[in-house]
Amino acid sequence: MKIIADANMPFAEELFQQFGDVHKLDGRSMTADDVKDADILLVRSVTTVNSSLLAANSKLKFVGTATIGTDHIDQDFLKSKNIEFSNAPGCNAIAVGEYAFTTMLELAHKYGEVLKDKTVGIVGAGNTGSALEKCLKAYGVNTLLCDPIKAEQGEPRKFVSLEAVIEGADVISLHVPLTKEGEHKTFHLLDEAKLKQLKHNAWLLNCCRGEVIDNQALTRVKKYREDIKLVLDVWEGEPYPIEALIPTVDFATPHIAGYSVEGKARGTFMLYEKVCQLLSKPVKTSISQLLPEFFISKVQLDANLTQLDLLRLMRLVYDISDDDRSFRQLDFSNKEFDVMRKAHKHRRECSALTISSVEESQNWLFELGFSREQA
Ligand SMILES: NC(=O)c1ccc[n+]([C@@H]2O[C@H](COP(=O)([O-])OP(=O)(O)OC[C@H]3O[C@@H](n4cnc5c(N)ncnc54)[C@H](O)[C@@H]3O)[C@@H](O)[C@H]2O)c1
Ligand SMILES: O=C(O)[C@H](O)[C@H](O)COP(=O)(O)O
Repeated sequence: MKIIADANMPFAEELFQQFGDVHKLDGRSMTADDVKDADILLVRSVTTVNSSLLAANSKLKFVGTATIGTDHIDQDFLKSKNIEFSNAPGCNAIAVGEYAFTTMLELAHKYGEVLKDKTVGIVGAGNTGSALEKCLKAYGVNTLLCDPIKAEQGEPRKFVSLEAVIEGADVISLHVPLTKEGEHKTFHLLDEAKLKQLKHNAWLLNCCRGEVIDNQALTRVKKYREDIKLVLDVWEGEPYPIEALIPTVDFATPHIAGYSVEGKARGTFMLYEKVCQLLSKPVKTSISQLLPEFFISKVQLDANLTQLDLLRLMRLVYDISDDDRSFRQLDFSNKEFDVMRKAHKHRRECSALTISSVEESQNWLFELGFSREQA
């Protein structure tokens, strides 16, 4: 059995070599010829899987994307060819939630503000939006949730409109899929008109898909709205962001909000489980067996945490300034956006860090995601 996997997919060999030969290829440049004799195709968000890519393949049984997003997959085409498909819903939700939360602490620190005084609007209350909501709730930050689809489905959480978020939130974090059709389409959800309406001093974070914000409009609006603070992990037109936009962004990264070791492992593992099911094979390993030890075994806390102390603790698991600095030095015309992603040393999630000596009043740290020392 021939298995073709994106070269940027950790743990693919470990998990899939029991089914056949694993060939790793660059995801963005994969061609129809490359995949013509694959039985299993494992991709990430940079490979468009459609009739052109699969034109020369008549034996493919399974396509898996080790990502949450599916906007790069023509699922109707796969169905028409009876090719099984799976993505990895929720695999990197914790990573994205923690990325957004720690970046809010960074912004608060940079501008001398208090995160707990802010209201955070979360647009898209699925896996990643809810992971962020969990961190914010644990820390005691007020949130507004906007998700008209979940609201229509009768979910018990309270939802508000996008307009109410724009009007009422000091911070807006985007967590929607990229959709181009339908009543709730998200392509350019934040267009020029909406960007102009952002509150004075608003913080805007995008860690879902670049095209959810009209990046040309954002570049124009930022020229006269310096008060808006931006965190962009995703960019319209990746891997070629609008370069004039970058200096106006407070924290800029190359689509790595979901890049935790745990998130990557979960993504590949979920596809492995799916293939086991498809081939009626037993699941022989577990995610925890794939994860390396964290370099700090535990942290002992001796006092109540200030906002800056919490930021310092979060920086032990992920210090965004390293990625931000590297991003600003990239030569985008030379495809270095992808080079940086590929070379990224995946960070850990808060759960990798065990905290000891915690008073009861600090139990919120475990709700946020850190691990508790076992008695
Ligand atoms: N930057 C990264 O590394 C990274 C990592 C993971 C996911 N993503 C992106 O983030 C997206 C969201 O991920 P998720 O796991 O939260 O997905 P999800 O499907 O669990 O949640 C998305 C939510 O958005 C809601 N939604 C859809 N249209 C909406 C609209 N117009 N307004 C408000 N809400 C709307 C849906 O109802 C759903 O609840 C993914 O589709 C992917 O594109 C990016
Ligand atoms: O949709 C997702 O899961 C994320 O955008 C994912 O982190 C993208 O990473 P990639 O697949 O491009 O490595």
